[in-house]
Amino acid sequence: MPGHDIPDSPVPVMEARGLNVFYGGFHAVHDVDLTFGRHEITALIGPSGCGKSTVLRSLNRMNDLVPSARVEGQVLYHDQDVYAPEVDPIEVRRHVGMVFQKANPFPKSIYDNVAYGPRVTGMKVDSMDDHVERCLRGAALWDEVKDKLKESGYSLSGGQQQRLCIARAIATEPDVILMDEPCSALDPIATGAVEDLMLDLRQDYTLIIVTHNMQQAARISDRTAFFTARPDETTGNRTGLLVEYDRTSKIFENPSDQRTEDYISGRFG
Ligand SMILES: Nc1ncnc2c1ncn2[C@@H]1O[C@H](COP(=O)(O)OP(=O)(O)OP(=O)(O)O)[C@@H](O)[C@H]1O
Repeated sequence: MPGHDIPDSPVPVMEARGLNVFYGGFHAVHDVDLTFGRHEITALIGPSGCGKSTVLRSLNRMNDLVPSARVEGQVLYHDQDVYAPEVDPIEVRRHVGMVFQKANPFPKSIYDNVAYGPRVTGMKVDSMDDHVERCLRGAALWDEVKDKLKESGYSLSGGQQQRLCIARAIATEPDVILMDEPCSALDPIATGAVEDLMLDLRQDYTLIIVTHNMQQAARISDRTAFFTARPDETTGNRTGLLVEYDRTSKIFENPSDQRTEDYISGRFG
């Protein structure tokens, strides 16, 4: 288990309060309450279709890009509701960055992948060269790319591309980074590098990750939220709900809910 001291209750950076998400008439996620702690790694785990990615995407309004998606309840970022009418979703995503399952560098140079966000958001940096270097160092990629910054991001290996995406995510100086199965397309060595990076990033950022890999959740996360999907008796539609949220060690060693126990021990899901 990660040797990271965390307080009994998370110091809130983001909170979901009574979060419900619908796709058209389909109720995908039911009434989620979660507090994401400052400088902690929170893992969202559970069987396929239980709404982990939906919850994650609600946190920085990525679901706005899905026309049928509708959110009820609140998502607070430092006590501010990110869904309040006056809030600009682009601004939310600057503070709450995202890294996807499949590395998706822009068709640009390594340098420009990192410089892109600061440029388009008009961020003031003293020297873009220094900023790009700092972000690539922050993503543990600098030594591997410092002599080929003008080469395409596509010229990198899958694991390097994912670290480039992490460098790109931190370039706009977010304080929360959402990661949706960031290692699922990587081999064990690249996965190890990204996991080490996540543990380093925790010193400066709050991380929230969706993972199917329970060993990964156990290895790197401080707290774990376990979700399941409950079929509606009449329609048979499966709505995701939060079963249990606690310290990762508690969830994996002594969960309070039988459904968590069954999932962790491989009896279900
Ligand atoms: N864009 C969408 N339009 C309609 N339904 C969607 C959309 N995205 C997800 N859903 C549905 O919402 C439910 C939750 O999906 P979600 O991807 O959030 O679950 P998940 O727990 O992340 O699953 P997985 O582990 O398989 O990635 C599923 O029933 C899914 O089919």
